[in-house]
Amino acid sequence: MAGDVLDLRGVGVRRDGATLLHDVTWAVDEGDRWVIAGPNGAGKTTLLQVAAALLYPTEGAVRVLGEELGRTDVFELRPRIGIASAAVAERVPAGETVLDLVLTASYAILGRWREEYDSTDLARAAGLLEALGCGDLIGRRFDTLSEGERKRVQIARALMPDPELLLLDEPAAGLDLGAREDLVNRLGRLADDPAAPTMVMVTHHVEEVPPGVTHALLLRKGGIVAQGKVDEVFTEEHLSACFGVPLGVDRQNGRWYARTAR
Ligand SMILES: Nc1ncnc2c1ncn2[C@@H]1O[C@H](COP(=O)(O)OP(=O)(O)OP(=O)(O)O)[C@@H](O)[C@H]1O
Repeated sequence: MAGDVLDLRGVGVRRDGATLLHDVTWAVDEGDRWVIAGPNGAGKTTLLQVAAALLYPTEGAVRVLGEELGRTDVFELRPRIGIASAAVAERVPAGETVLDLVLTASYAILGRWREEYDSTDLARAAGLLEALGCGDLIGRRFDTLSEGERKRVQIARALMPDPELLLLDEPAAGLDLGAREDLVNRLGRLADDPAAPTMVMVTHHVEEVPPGVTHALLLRKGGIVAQGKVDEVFTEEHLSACFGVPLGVDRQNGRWYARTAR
């Protein structure tokens, strides 16, 4: 069904007199793997916040997992969505352990309090950390981790509630080359897994787009430049218009590369 996971119609977001998003109409179907790309300040994070039911639009209509924002209890909706973003990482309480950070995703909360977790929860958290290549970090404090370790732990947390929708905001930002490639390959395996949730990932760089991504949406100055099947969107014409520089684009082994045309 068109837009059964996300259905945005004529969405606009304004804050303090500034237009962050305008005229965004976008549909995401179950099983899709989307990437949202665009330059700094294009509105990517704002759009992801709307998709996460964390931000209400100023205008337009938004349905997330079939529920209309403004007419649904977002506290029931949010646990169905896994999100990894810098905004979430900044709100992790000081001293929180990696295990507790992953476990508390079951309740869509940050900071362990008095909730009860059983052995199934513990095994799932440990298994996800292992699958993301950070099983050995389970007892560490999140605030002592490197940037690359934090990114992987956050993705494990986002997957913990077995979400129907997985949102990743710049998962590879701040990673060194080896860590970026490791993460892109892991995300590629996740994208290829038919049991994995519908995915939407935000990035500035087409090099960070994992193989297996099916669709792309390009944003510039709060508006959509192009959207659709990834190979129809990641063209020299669309990427040049989106980033405001003439770009040459290559594709090799399912990965994308862009550089200024000479
Ligand atoms: N309260 C606000 N008042 C005015 N402008 C705002 C406000 N909040 C955000 N903005 C602006 O909205 C624009 C979109 O921000 P957003 O974080 O969504 O962009 P982005 O594409 O994720 O950027 P980046 O790639 O740099 O992270 C930015 O230019 C930002 O400065």
